[in-house]
Amino acid sequence: MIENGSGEESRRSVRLIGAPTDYGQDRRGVDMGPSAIRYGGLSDGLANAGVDTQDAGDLLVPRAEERDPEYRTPSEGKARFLRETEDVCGRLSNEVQQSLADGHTPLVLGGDHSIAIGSVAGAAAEADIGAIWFDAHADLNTPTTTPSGNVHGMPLAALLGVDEWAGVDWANAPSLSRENVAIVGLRSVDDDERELLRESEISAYTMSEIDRRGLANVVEEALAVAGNGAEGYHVSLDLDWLDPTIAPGVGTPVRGGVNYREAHHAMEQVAEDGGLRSMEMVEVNPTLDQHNETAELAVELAASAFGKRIL
Ligand SMILES: NC(=[NH2+])NCCC[C@H](N)C(=O)O
Ligand SMILES: [Mn+2]
Ligand SMILES: [Mn+2]
Repeated sequence: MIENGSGEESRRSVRLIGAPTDYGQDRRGVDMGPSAIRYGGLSDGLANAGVDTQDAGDLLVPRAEERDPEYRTPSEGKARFLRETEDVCGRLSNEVQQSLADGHTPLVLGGDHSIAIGSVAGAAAEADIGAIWFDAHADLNTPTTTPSGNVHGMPLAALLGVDEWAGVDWANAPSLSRENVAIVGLRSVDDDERELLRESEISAYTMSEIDRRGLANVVEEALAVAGNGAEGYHVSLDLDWLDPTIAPGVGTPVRGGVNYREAHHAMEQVAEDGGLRSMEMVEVNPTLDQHNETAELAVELAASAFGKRIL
């Protein structure tokens, strides 16, 4: 349920937007994520959560084969497929803005995590928002610091306007401010990202902190950070947040992630908090999955985030 402005509660309506990209990393197949998540039962799952759903279909994304991945202009630095990413993210941002203007909560289906640049830019276009980044990774690289050239390791830096991302208009940079960003579940961080996290106000919760304090406490704090003084927040759910034993269908798995019940409970906390403005689920790669279990888990988690309860 969401507030409709007059203090009454109304049924939430969700609009699905598919962003089938694989430009942002080098394991092919993540562009099939939106189909896998839909086949995993997303609209039924959301109906069980008590929300209305409409499906806007997928953005048209040209295949990466049409360009030499090693071809880069100087402004692209070491980032591969930056212009293609810009093209998709610009269109995705418009779709997300339109969805919000029409009164629907956008739920974006990736695609690799580079699409977050578009979804958050859209969600932040008309409001000051925070973000919770559920991820094994910090995604805080730039076209200079990137160890891989993969833009899926950079979206949070782009949205915060870090270094050369500052003022990048297709990222609406900065779309986010550091004091309203929380990263939850970190366990794989590059040196430059670590340095940035040490000196900045970004709230970063590692798996060790989760071990020590419990995920529920950490998520409670993360929700407060993201929502503090903001008009709602975006939830970015990278499926590699979860332990690879339950979410094997991702391109950059890292051992030691959150377990099944922890993940559900975190999403239940999101639903209960009520400040969710937009959401995305990214990095599901069906070619690396086992019987679509990662996509099905994404469906279950979305249902919890939108209010499905056990009782
Ligand atoms: N969204 C993700 N799965 N990101 C993984 C990033 C991995 C590494 N930090 C890189 O920049 O290449
Ligand atoms: Mn990740
Ligand atoms: Mn990520």
